[in-house]
Amino acid sequence: MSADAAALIVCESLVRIYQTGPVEVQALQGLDLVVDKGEMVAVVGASGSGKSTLLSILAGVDAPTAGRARVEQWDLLTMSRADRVRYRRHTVGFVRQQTASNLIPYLTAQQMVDLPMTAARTPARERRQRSADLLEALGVGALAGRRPGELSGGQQMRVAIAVALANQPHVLLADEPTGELDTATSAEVFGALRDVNRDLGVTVVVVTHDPAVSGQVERTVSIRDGRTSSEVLRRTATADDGGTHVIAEEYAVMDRAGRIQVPRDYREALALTRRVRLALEPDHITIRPDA
Ligand SMILES: Nc1ncnc2c1ncn2[C@@H]1O[C@H](COP(=O)(O)OP(=O)(O)OP(=O)(O)O)[C@@H](O)[C@H]1O
Repeated sequence: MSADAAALIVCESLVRIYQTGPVEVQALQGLDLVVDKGEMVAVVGASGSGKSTLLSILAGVDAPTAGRARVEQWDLLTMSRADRVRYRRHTVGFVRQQTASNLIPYLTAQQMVDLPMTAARTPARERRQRSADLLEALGVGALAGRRPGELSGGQQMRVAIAVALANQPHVLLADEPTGELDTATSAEVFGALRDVNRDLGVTVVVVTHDPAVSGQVERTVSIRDGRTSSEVLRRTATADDGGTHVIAEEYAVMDRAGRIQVPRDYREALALTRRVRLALEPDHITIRPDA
């Protein structure tokens, strides 16, 4: 793991199998993911590809079946029950898929942000200050006395993000935070996540279906059939005339054993099936049909 020593999140050949009666579902089938400290990464993929499973594992809510998963110093496969509680309380903040499941209907926004800090035995004065600061930072400072039913969907999501950040976690995990919102509100909530990443230095992993959202982060990881299949990296380039534009480049992800997934449209275009010919050239590798 030496090359990944600086990484905050490292998943290697991660497997999660759900067993319901005689039926086995392989939700993750050897997923690889490395996220560096301070990064903001979008995770995309078709419904059922394993995105929520990955996030639940990183959140310490679900445990992997096999492989490796490390967040900071925590090994998510072997950690004790007591460590798991500490991990969930202090290392990661988790915003769940349904907005409502993050909030408690009879508590005000301020009381909800206060709750995780109370569990962590934070002194009252610090709790008051921090919940006010967090709600303010997320643009809902004026709504601190309102209950979830008195907030719009976008405001509820901002409060949920503030709750997730209450104990100053280093990692924020958000599962489809904009899934139930209209386009404009979704852009606002996503902007709030980017502010959290930039201003508070929190590493953010966000699952999304929304291509407009994933187009706004520097790195998008695609999951297909429970594996990481490709990554898109975006960077801003400056042209000769001084204007800037964003360049997006797609990369296939190679695991430690050297396996990569050839995209379906490439396979179909050249009728690549079970066997292919590989040839090593001075600076690249070619893949040809076996004909
Ligand atoms: N608790 C569970 N028990 C059994 N199977 C499960 C469980 N949770 C998820 N699965 C299955 O694992 C696979 C991956 O599910 P997951 O929810 O991680 O996908 P997803 O990419 O997040 O999908 P969506 O975008 O629809 O939320 C699916 O086939 C799903 O049916």
